[in-house]
Amino acid sequence: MTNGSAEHKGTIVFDLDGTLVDSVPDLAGALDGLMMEMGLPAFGIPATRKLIGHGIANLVRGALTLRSIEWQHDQGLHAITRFTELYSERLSRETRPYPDVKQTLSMLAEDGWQLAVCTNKIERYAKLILSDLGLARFFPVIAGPDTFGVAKPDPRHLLETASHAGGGDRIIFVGDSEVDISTAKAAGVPVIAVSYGYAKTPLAALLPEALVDRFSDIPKAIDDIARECPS
Ligand SMILES: O=C(O)COP(=O)(O)O
Ligand SMILES: [Mg+2]
Repeated sequence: MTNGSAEHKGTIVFDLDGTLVDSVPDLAGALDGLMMEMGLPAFGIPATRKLIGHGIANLVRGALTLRSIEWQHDQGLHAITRFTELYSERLSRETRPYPDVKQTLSMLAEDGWQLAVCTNKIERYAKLILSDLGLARFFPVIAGPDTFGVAKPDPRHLLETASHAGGGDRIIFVGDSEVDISTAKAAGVPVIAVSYGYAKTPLAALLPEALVDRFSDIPKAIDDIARECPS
């Protein structure tokens, strides 16, 4: 879905995990499957949540470090490959959009915003999940770290995503984590932080342009930003 007949206002770029969808149950399922195969204790959902944000390789690396497994190249690569296989079997088994995501995206698209996704989840998996959950049609561009060969916090990941989506004078990023806010700051793009995702620290301290508790609060935050920072 693109911006239809309404005027093109600009591009809203969304993070995926912890912003559009709650993916931690399936990430935890895959991680605990890997731990079981390696004879290590499971993490469960709360501990897995803390490992999300920098992509699959870093999630696995962080998990092994927490289990005091010294990172050895071949064993590490094997663990990442195996995690990827386990995760591919359950991408959207329990993963669900947060409340009001679909209605709010519809409203923004009808209002003239181009929508895109910039995630550290690999592109193929991000597309499969969004498609399974009926959300892919909103996003002409869904960019993972493998799409342009750069990953958040590198600002090029966000800027390339926005420019492939049609760019426009105005870009706003919406994300849930420290990585998202630093990516936006490095790109010079205003950022709306959502408080319900997987951040490890209080996000207000990182000075996002807005901090919202619900996805349905995003249109108002966008209007406020558009009024306060005219492009
Ligand atoms: O896969 C991750 O670690 C994070 O994904 P996200 O960038 O969509 O939050
Ligand atoms: Mg996220």
